[in-house]
Amino acid sequence: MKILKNQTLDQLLEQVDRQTDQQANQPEVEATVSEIIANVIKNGDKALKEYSQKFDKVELDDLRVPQADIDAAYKNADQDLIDALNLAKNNIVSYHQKEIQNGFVDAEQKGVVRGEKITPLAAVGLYVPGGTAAYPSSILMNVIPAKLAGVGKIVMVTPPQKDGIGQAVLAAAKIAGIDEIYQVGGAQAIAALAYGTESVPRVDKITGPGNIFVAVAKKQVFGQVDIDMIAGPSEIGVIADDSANPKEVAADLLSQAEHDKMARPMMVTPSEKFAEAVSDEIDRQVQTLPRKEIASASVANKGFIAVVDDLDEAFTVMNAIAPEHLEIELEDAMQYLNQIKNAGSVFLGFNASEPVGDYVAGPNHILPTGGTARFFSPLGVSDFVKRIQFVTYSRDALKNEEKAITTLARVEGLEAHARAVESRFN
Ligand SMILES: NC(=O)c1ccc[n+]([C@@H]2O[C@H](COP(=O)([O-])OP(=O)(O)OC[C@H]3O[C@@H](n4cnc5c(N)ncnc54)[C@H](O)[C@@H]3O)[C@@H](O)[C@H]2O)c1
Ligand SMILES: N[C@H](CO)Cc1c[nH]c[nH+]1
Ligand SMILES: [Zn+2]
Repeated sequence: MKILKNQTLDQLLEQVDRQTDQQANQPEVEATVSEIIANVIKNGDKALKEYSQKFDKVELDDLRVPQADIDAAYKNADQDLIDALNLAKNNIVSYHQKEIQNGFVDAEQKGVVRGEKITPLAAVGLYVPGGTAAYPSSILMNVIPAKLAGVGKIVMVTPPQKDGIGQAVLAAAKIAGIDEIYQVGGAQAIAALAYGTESVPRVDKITGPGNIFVAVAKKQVFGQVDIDMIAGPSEIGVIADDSANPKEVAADLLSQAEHDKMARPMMVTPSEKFAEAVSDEIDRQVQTLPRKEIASASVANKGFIAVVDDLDEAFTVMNAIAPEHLEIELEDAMQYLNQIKNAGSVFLGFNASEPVGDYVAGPNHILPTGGTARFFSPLGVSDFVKRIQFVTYSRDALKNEEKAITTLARVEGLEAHARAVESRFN
């Protein structure tokens, strides 16, 4: 993997920023996606089926996966898979239960009650990627927080496969408790969820990760529906020094590189020797991977190791990049938690290998990418609820505040506002 030495912070950030721009704003992708969305709005299921044929090479009669197929997949699945999914489910549930919000009611001022009511969304659409790999784990990550939030209707979409949706995906859907699944992927799936078609119901919010077409489509339908975040091609940033093991760090970097040709494996280290050892390990290990074509492309396109002066500079660089995953491969890693300002999910210490979080730890693996961890958070229970505010006033309490209200209303030139309150007393 490419090693960048003697770069100023600005040079390093310029390179990463440029990459971010390319990823997020590719004009051709934007144009393709808006054409797909317009076609789905106009032609509904017919457009979905045509795109499935074009992009996924699958001819479909029905978009909905029959319940019998979901039940059969669960029944016939390997026991090890069921056990692994159940272990992951339990850990994801126990983590996300702690995120549940209860709202509040206050009665601090005499005659006034104020509050906030946490209300689950009525219908959400969950995108489960399935282009170059099947992601049963992403089903659990998507569905569990939605269920804990109390969402009424959960619809899942995932790209069609030549031999039908994979058994592991359907078994995970069964374990997660979802039974409305549509086999449609990419931008067309996002359009279907946002606008509805004859088969696919319109929802209030779309969540879940996907490739660049999915990410751009979510951006384009935002406003018609809500979205969780831009969760695009995977990223891993590592801060490491000589105390880490180059073989393990290289393996962790490749774990994310194998997701996508556009995935970003990135490392910052104060040690040139360590940088070279990791780079050599990556070149060696990548050749042994079944998905070596994808992983090598990711390393070549987006990967880099930056050698910096010290650990403080390493944190400055990583905070500016705001990676989806951040591994701290340093002794006593917990002590650095306060230095981390921007990252989706942080893995502290030599044993917290990123795939622990992808599968079983419990925190969500649907995370912001492309620098958006500066302002987006991981998917969680709060994504599936909205807040409704309420107030009630006694007549005396209203009288007490009448003057303030009418003064502000008249300063804003809004006479009807003032008179609405005065009408209670005249
Ligand atoms: N950030 C996260 O939390 C997170 C989690 C899991 C996975 N991921 C990412 O999700 C992504 C999954 O990507 P994927 O491709 O495997 O599956 P995907 O389901 O996201 O995309 C597949 C779909 O892309 C569409 N498509 C493919 N080529 C197209 C083209 N030329 N024009 C228009 N549409 C086209 C097709 O409709 C296809 O069904 C990866 O980038 C992975 O890194 C991210
Ligand atoms: N690392 C991915 C998020 O970027 C999530 C995932 C699913 N399966 C394996 N990994
Ligand atoms: Zn992963």
